[in-house]
Amino acid sequence: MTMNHQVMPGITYEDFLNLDYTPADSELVCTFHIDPAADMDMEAAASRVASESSNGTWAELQVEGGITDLSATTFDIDGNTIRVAYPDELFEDGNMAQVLSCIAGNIMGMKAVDHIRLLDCEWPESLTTSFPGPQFGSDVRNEIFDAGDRPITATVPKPKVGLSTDQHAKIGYEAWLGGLDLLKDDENLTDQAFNPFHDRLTESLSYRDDAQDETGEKKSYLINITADANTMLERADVVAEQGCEYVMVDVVTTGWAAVQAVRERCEELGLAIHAHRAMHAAFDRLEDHGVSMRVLAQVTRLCGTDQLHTGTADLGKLANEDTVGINEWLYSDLYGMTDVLPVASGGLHPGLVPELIEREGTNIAIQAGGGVHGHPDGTRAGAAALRQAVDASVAGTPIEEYADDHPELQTALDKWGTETPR
Ligand SMILES: O=C(COP(=O)(O)O)[C@H](O)[C@H](O)COP(=O)(O)O
Ligand SMILES: [Mg+2]
Repeated sequence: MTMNHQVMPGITYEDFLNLDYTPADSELVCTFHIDPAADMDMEAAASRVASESSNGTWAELQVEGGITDLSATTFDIDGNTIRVAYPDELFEDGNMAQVLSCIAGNIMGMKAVDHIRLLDCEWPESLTTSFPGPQFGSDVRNEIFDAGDRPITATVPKPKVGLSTDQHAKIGYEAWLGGLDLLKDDENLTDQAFNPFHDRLTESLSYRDDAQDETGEKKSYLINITADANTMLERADVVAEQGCEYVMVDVVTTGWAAVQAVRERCEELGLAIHAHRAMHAAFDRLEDHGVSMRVLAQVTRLCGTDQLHTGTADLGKLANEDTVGINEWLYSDLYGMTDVLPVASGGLHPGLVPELIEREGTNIAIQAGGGVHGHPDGTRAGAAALRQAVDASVAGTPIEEYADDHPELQTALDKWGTETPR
């Protein structure tokens, strides 16, 4: 570890700025956008970011006897973009909660800045490899399914909540028969009285087995185990016992520490993890404040989920941040860490599939709720239309042409065209 300061025992926040500094390979480098408070210049605000997120505070400190120097260094200021290097020893290996309490902790509310956004992280090897990363990543397409080079497909029954267990499971059966790979729970469906978790698991898997027999294709189910960590672990055990391949977790609302606990158990159980990102926009939607989706995706990969929602490259109903760039990061080489399969979801329907694949490629999962169950001829036809759109796009056949002898796709195109919904 290279010590970059000799500031002890008197630490002031100016000690955290060194524009001649070159970060060591072992350091975590974070890029922030900051808007300094009215009474602060850029350099002062930039040093306060490094100070408050490492070992400094607003006051000058006197430390008797000296301590280990763990100061972060702001080493680059370019307009409102600053880069900060964090020494490796600042972090506890494999503890994402602790890492985020440094780099995205107090500084998010610090009055020295009007706004601050953590835009990107460059993760060093030793910190990165202290996390497990995903077990399967994009290999789920062929380790769990036999999808070849096509995207895998999923559907979430709608309405999100309120369907009985029987209604929900039958929708899954229809969707599987129509040609989709995965049934998916919605983010706010877990274990409510109208559709209890254990009943839903058992009934859905029974239909799943029937659908596999009838179609000759592998099918699976993304059941939402989101809860406190202990309950999630119990649910994961039952999911594995009953022969399902996946669990789904709302990673932002449940928290990274709980995700890490689930990841560890899923290694023992051989289960893949589907990460829904509900609430991510509370961190990433305002352009000049919070934590970018790019960083949330990085955190999710390190914590080890196999699939992650990353948006629709602006084709769907929800605001998206740089889906394509985030997906590229999720596939990128990271000291041998397994990649993550990006999930495109939110307002998708068959007519959007060719452009989606054009923008995102085929190494993705495509998930649609309304765009399947809103089909005029029902879920099975809607599922067939989505699968047909995927098959046509992968084969390079225009969907309008493919629809000539695929009536389900034709009906979907007649209804929704190729428009982006609101
Ligand atoms: O319920 C849906 C999609 O339903 P529908 O297909 O009816 O829009 C998902 O929760 C969103 O995809 C989340 O968004 P994101 O994937 O962007 O996190
Ligand atoms: Mg949803």
